[in-house]
Amino acid sequence: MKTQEEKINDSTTRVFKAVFPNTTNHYDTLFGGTAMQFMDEVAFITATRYSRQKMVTVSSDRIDFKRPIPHGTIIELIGKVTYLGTTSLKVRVDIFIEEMYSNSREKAITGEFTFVAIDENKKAVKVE
Ligand SMILES: CCCCCCCCCCCCCCCC(=O)SCCNC(=O)CCNC(=O)[C@H](O)C(C)(C)COP(=O)(O)OP(=O)(O)OC[C@H]1O[C@@H](n2cnc3c(N)ncnc32)[C@H](O)[C@@H]1OP(=O)(O)O
Repeated sequence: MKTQEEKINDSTTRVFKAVFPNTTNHYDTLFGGTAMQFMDEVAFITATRYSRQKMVTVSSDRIDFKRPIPHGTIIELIGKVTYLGTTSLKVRVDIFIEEMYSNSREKAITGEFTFVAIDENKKAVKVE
C-alpha cells in the first residue's frame, strides 16, 4: 500500500511539447487558450493517475501568465497534486520554457485546477 506522499510523487506528470506556429498568435507566442487546454489535460491526467477514478474538472483557480512562450521553444508541463479533500483534489500545473539550442529554462505559467471523483451516476464520491 502506497503512502499519500508516494502516490503524489508517482502521479506527478511531465509532458513536453514543441511550440510550433500552428499554436501561436499574431505575437508569435503560444495562445493563452491553448496553454490552458494543455494545462487542463495534464491536470486531468495527474488527477486520474493519482486516484484511478473518474475525475471531472469542477474549478480552475487563478492562472498566472508570467512570461510569453515564443514559437520555436520546448515547453514542459508538470502536474502535481497539491491538496486532497474528501471528494476533490487540487492539481498545480507549471509550464516551463526551454530554448531548443541552449540550456535556458524558465517558468512561464502556473495554474491550479480542482477535480472531483464521480461514480457511474455522476455523483461525487470519496477520492481513494
Ligand atoms: C479541437 C481540439 C480539441 C481537443 C480537446 C482536448 C481537450 C484536452 C483537455 C482534456 C481535459 C480532460 C478533462 C476531462 C474532464 C472534463 O472535461 S469534465 C467536464 C467539465 N466538468 C463538469 O462537467 C463537471 C460539472 N459539475 C458536476 O457535475 C458537479 O458539480 C460535481 C463535480 C459532480 C460535484 O457535484 P456537487 O453536488 O457540486 O458536489 P459537492 O458535494 O457540492 O462538492 C464536491 C466537492 O467539490 C468541491 N467543489 C465544488 N465546487 C467547487 C468549486 N467551485 N471550487 C473548488 N471546489 C469545489 C467541494 O468543496 C467538494 O470537495 P470535498 O470537500 O468533498 O473535497
